[in-house]
Amino acid sequence: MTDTDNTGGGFHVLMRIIRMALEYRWLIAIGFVFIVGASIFQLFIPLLIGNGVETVEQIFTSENPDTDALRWTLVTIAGMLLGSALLRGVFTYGHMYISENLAQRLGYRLRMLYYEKLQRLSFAYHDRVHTGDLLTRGLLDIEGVRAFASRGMLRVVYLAIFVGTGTVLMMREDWQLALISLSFVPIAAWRSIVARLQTSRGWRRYQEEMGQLTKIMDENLKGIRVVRSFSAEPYELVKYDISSNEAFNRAYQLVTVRATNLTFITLAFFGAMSLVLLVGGLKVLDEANPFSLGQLAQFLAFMSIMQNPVRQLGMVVAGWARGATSGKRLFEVLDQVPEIDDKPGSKDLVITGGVLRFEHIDFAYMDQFGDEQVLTDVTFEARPGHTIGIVGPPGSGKSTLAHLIPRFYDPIAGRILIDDQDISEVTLASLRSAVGVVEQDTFLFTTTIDNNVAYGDPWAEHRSIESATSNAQMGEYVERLPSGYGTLVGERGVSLSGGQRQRLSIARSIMLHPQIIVFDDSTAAIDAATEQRIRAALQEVTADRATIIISHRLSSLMHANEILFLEGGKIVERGSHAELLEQGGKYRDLYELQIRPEDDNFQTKGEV
Ligand SMILES: Nc1ncnc2c1ncn2[C@@H]1O[C@H](COP(=O)(O)OP(=O)(O)OP(=O)(O)O)[C@@H](O)[C@H]1O
Repeated sequence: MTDTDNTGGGFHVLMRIIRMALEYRWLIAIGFVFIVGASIFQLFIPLLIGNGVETVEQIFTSENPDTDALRWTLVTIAGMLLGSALLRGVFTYGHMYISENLAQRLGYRLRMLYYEKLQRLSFAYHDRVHTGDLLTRGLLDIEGVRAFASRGMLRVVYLAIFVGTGTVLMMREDWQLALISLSFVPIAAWRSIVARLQTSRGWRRYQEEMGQLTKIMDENLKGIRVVRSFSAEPYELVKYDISSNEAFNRAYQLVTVRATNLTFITLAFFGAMSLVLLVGGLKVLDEANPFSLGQLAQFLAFMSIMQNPVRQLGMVVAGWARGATSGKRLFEVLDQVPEIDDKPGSKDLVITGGVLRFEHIDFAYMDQFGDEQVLTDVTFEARPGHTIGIVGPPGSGKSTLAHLIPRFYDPIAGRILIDDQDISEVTLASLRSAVGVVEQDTFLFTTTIDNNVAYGDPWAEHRSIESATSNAQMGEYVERLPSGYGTLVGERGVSLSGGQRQRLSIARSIMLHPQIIVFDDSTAAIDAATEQRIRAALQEVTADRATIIISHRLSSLMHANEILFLEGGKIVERGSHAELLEQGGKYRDLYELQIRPEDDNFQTKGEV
């Protein structure tokens, strides 16, 4: 996968969001009807005010006025004004409701697409990108796009229709006054463009700073025990304060640009209004000119109702800038092509015997620190009923090797086969259901024990859950809990020890009866006696399956049929326990160090 940015500039991003919104055509069509309705009834208001003032003017100026008729006309106009205002309200409500509804649907869709993408992105991507950053994009950036859809998309159509029709109507009345009325529009447009340019980069930086804040808080909460035990709260506070200040200053800058923009536009608007009053007033006073007081009132009323939409222009522009920035950051993730995915036409893995074979595997993590090779020419075979033990110094590549089996990463050379099928050619789902990896770092979800154990098979019978938990030597403990298997674990649940968590994690993996099961240092937190009991209990489960045990503790893997000693990513020694002792190499040294002093007579004890 590449991190290349193919999302294009702000305009392309906004067009892409609009294209996504256009999928809700019906909603947009209804929204459009509401917009037209709202504009028409809004525009009726100044016309009616103008007519009303004209009628009053006639009452005053006519020499022999039919005042009763004129009064009725006035009452009718007032009634129509009220009706227009009501209908304008109804249509505006509809248009705002539709805009929000559309925005929420778009937000929901983007959230689901984003979450679905997070499920598929490869581990290499997650290694590169911090969780806090991904969280910010999934929350704040989606909100930015949603806000653009809600306030920037349909509203701009409304503004265009409203201002456009208003202009035509005013031009028909008096083109000179109309031009003066609209003289603020170019100023507003120019200021808005300037603001857009000033804020677009600012929004991006702001979103990044919010990502940084999320990162710091995320790490602080995850590492809360380290923070407390090192009394590092003041340091953490300062760190957060610095980042928070950066975000604050950025937000302040953005608000300043927006406020300046708005002030400028409003000032230009009132400047134009003063001119209309002056020039229009002079026209009314000019007896040679047929321009009436009612027409002047109409112009002023036009301008008054335009004030709000024009002010909104500034907000719309800010919404565009944020929408473009947020959309770009979202699409950067959505456009990532998962490195590890089903190849076109790949078939499900078919287990015939359950033989796993590594053939000359080389591997390197392609990260920002380079592409140093972590595994070199690793070849071995794990047959059903057999156990392969992997031992070696820290960083020798043991976990990496384990992660290649379910294709968390792909090797750079060589092949991994299960029953002679290249694992890169089969579907990921079928591969991962055949391979169970019990990790050293156990993760439990905030839910009940039975839900955690049955995570891979939510429809599992309770009997199977109990049996897996008992095999992992957790059955008795769970049954003693007041709510038994219904006890909540995870962040808000009962606190489990490291070893208990590992045992639940073992239960979760063996529940699925994987054909190949890998224990990656997954008993490190379990005492040797319990570990032996687990191994004895699992003997039946693993009798016809290939088992790989990675461990620093020799007693965990001395019973394996073949033991691989990894160093610097290469298998430097291999053989059974007895053969390796015989060889008198690194394995023997380790044995001398770990076991010999307390167990001179392993042969009988190790074969549990
Ligand atoms: N996600 C990763 N991205 C980049 N490099 C990594 C990653 N994971 C491990 N490495 C590097 O690969 C090498 C092998 O790591 P690995 O975790 O496989 O060793 P290990 O033998 O399992 O170590 P340990 O016994 O400490 O668990 C190390 O140098 C490590 O720094």
